[in-house]
Amino acid sequence: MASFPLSAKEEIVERFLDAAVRGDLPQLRMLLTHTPSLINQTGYSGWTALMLAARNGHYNVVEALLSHGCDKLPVNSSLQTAYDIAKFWGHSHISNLLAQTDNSCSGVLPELYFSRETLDRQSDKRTDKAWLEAQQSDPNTVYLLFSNVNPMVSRCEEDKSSEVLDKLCRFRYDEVKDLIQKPKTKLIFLGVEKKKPSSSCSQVQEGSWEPPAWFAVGTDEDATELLKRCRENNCFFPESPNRNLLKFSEEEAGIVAHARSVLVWHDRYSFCSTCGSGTSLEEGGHKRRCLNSECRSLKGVHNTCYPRVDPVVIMLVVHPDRNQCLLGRKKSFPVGMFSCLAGFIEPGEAIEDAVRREVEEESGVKVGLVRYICSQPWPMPSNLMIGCLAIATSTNIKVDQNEIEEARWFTRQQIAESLHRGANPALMLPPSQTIAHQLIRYWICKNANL
Ligand SMILES: NC(=O)C1=CN([C@@H]2O[C@H](COP(=O)(O)OP(=O)(O)OC[C@H]3O[C@@H](n4cnc5c(N)ncnc54)[C@H](O)[C@@H]3O)[C@@H](O)[C@H]2O)C=CC1
Ligand SMILES: [Mg+2]
Ligand SMILES: [Mg+2]
Ligand SMILES: [Mg+2]
Ligand SMILES: [Zn+2]
Repeated sequence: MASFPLSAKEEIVERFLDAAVRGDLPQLRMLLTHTPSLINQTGYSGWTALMLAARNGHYNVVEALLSHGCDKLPVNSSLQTAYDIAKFWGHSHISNLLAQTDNSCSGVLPELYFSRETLDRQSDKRTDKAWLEAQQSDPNTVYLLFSNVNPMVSRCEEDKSSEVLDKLCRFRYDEVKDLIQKPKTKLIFLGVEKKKPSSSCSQVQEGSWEPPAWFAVGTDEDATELLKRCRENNCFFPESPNRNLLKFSEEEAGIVAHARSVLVWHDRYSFCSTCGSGTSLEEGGHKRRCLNSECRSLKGVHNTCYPRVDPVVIMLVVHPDRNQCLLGRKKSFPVGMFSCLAGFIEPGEAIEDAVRREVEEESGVKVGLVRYICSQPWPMPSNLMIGCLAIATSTNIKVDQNEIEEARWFTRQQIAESLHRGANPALMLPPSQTIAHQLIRYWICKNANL
């Protein structure tokens, strides 16, 4: 076979990959120091240096590549990750190393959107009225305004390449004092800031810095009037929440998840569900107390007095051949989009049983082994998404048309193409902020060897 001369770049990639094959750590380090961009370069059939080192059992090379921030997600043309390769060739010390380190490919998922605990909730302070009042009038306290349970946001225009599009509008006490004094306003104590300010901060030098408290303010005042309070002029309240709440930074998404779920609860549960009387707001907005002194809900602890969270199972069902997964679509999804099946857990039901029941109800497929993977708060309105992988024991699909429009088995190849090579008109996956996306990605990155 005729061989063509390699370009200088191809030659250096070849030398780098060759060093990984031979386990030549000094050479590999030297090349990386000179050309750091080599780290994730691929050669024949999409093999990276990490895959080649994993194939040949070079533990120290794998370790060095990981310490240089090597990406473990790529798959070769046979859809194997470095982890799959190490496992297949029996290098368990390497597959264990790849499974341990903190990167999405090894089975440790990235932090899920809406999950970050940006504030320290300080739940013990919710019953300390004097402390809460002092925080309310503190000039450093941060207030967020919610209209119709959606937060006031401003559009970020500085960085068009960033996924962060919206940021929460923050107010100070003087700007919202009149609002929070109105009897119908709901004031929710969200917590205090966790981060310490940098040492250059003048307040720290004075030794007086206290982490600011944050409150959410739920109001039914006219939205246009509320917007006039903001110093910025590109502010608005997102309308249809689902997609519009996926545009925050990780830090702010966590705050929105907490605040929105509590405010929706107040909005929908204004009356006592035990006797129907009016209720008052207590404990920094985390409790509603019945105003009828005879009410049973005042005797002992009643869960009806506290914000509700609805557990939902969401599962990626894996075919018995381990190389396909089951995805479904609702009529309301955008054209071409398929996602994991999901459903509310019913009273008296364990997570595993809810997974088996929902999958069978919606698709007719039977499920055996169920393994919990991760969870995500989903504040539309107040779900806790419990993410699982499940192994099917049957493969015939018969969809329940009331719940979903279509369900199909997709191959690893189809999923990987949609994930890695971008838009595939035949299969669009949900956005990366959803647990559905992360479960699918998890399965692709790690063989479904439960
Ligand atoms: N973050 C993510 O990736 C995803 C989130 N989800 C969320 O999961 C939730 C549940 O998924 P579905 O397939 O709709 O559930 P589902 O399959 O249980 O069907 C929904 C039906 O269940 C009944 N239901 C039982 N308990 C309910 C409750 N506490 N609240 C509302 N309806 C209840 C209602 O009749 C409703 O129409 C949805 O709210 C959806 O927003 C769904 C898929 C992906
Ligand atoms: Mg269902
Ligand atoms: Mg469902
Ligand atoms: Mg259901
Ligand atoms: Zn009552």
